[in-house]
Amino acid sequence: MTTYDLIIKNGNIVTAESIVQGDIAIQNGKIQKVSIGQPLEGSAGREINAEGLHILPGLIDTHVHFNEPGRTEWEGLETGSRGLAAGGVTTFFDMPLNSTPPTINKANLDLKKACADEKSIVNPRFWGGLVPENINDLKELHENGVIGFKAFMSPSGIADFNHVDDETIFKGMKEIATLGSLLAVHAESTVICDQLAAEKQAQGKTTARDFVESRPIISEIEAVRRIISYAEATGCKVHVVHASSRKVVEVIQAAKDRGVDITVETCPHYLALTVKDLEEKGGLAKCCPPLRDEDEVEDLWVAVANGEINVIASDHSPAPASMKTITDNYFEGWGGISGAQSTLNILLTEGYFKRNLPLEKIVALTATNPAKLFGLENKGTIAEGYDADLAIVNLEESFELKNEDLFYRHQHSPYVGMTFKGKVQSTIVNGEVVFENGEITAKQKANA
Ligand SMILES: NC(=O)N[C@H]1NC(=O)NC1=O
Ligand SMILES: [Zn+2]
Ligand SMILES: [Zn+2]
Repeated sequence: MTTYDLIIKNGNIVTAESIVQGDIAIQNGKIQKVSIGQPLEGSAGREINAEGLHILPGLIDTHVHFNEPGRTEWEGLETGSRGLAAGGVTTFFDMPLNSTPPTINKANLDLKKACADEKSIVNPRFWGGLVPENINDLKELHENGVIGFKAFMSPSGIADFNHVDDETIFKGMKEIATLGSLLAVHAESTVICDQLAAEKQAQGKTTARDFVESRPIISEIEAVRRIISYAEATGCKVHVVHASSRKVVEVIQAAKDRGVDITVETCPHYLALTVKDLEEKGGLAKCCPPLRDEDEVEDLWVAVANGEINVIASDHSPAPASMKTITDNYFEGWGGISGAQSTLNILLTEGYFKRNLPLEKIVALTATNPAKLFGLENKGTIAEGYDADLAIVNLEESFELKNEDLFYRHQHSPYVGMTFKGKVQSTIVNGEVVFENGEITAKQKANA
């Protein structure tokens, strides 16, 4: 009789295509066997009874800022990866900022890799940066395995990560196209946002609404149209991160329709929170692009349901509470949402339960599409030969998110106080149960 490391029995196995009941056998970190319609033969060191539970491919969060090395007091690989594990996320792509030094050359990438090797309990991958100073480093970063390159079209808020001017965009995209890599962009117009922000502040207008109005949807659209033009001029593949509105998505869809190689991400906060939350929760709900009004949120769900969005990622960009406190000036305080632990909870509660978004689509947006888009072989679905990265979820269980449930460096989030339906019971990374019943169970990492 075959012996495995782990067998998961009778779960509802969810892929982007279907939901079927079956058994999964895991050996050496891989899914060795998936048995549908007949019980799996064999024994294992451990067996999990998943009767009544759903088994999803572990989420691939393509957009987090773990800030290590150099700014670990905001968030680190240990605490950040624990938060992910608790949320059913088994792989993350770390952004090239807000760590110091930022990931803009090989030496800096090596530093980050070493930290992740030592401290992360889920699979790490890394974005390289594109900044005006590093065109000559792109090739080496690519050769050392970065997922792609990330550029800011407006100031990043971080002094050592400059945003790109049009010259850098054009040069950089030519180079990235030659490498066969892709460019991810934070697309907001510096001209529009800076001028509106200056006008507002000169008039003493600093409410949440004023801040939101200083970064209007048209500013995203302007930057997206510009990057599309450069994509057409260079042949460089583009991925637009954190689109806050379907109006932005429509511009991208039109480009897709005429053959431009472009994809788009949105984030749970644009699907679950509105300007009203920014007014009520203050800095905890401040981000760029900012939260929008309720009608925009509903429209964005339509874009999700229609398959106009390629990826949903957290853009987890935390900071200490002192930097998230806004008393009356919303132009002050760090822009960035702390939320990576809650992505699946939001998609289940607000998507599956509230808006009938099929579980298969949630899997596609959070695992299968990211794996395909960014070339992660053997990840993103549940099938024989794939990595054993799984989230086991109880859809019947509801809970209210509390600060103390969060594994982040700073236990705050705009999602605290929300009641979620659907709870992650266990998370499995490369065959190892790293989170179970509210506890981190991963083998202790050095310094953890
Ligand atoms: N630097 C950084 O993390 N910025 C992120 N925060 C945010 O709200 N939007 C971003 O791009
Ligand atoms: Zn951004
Ligand atoms: Zn970001």
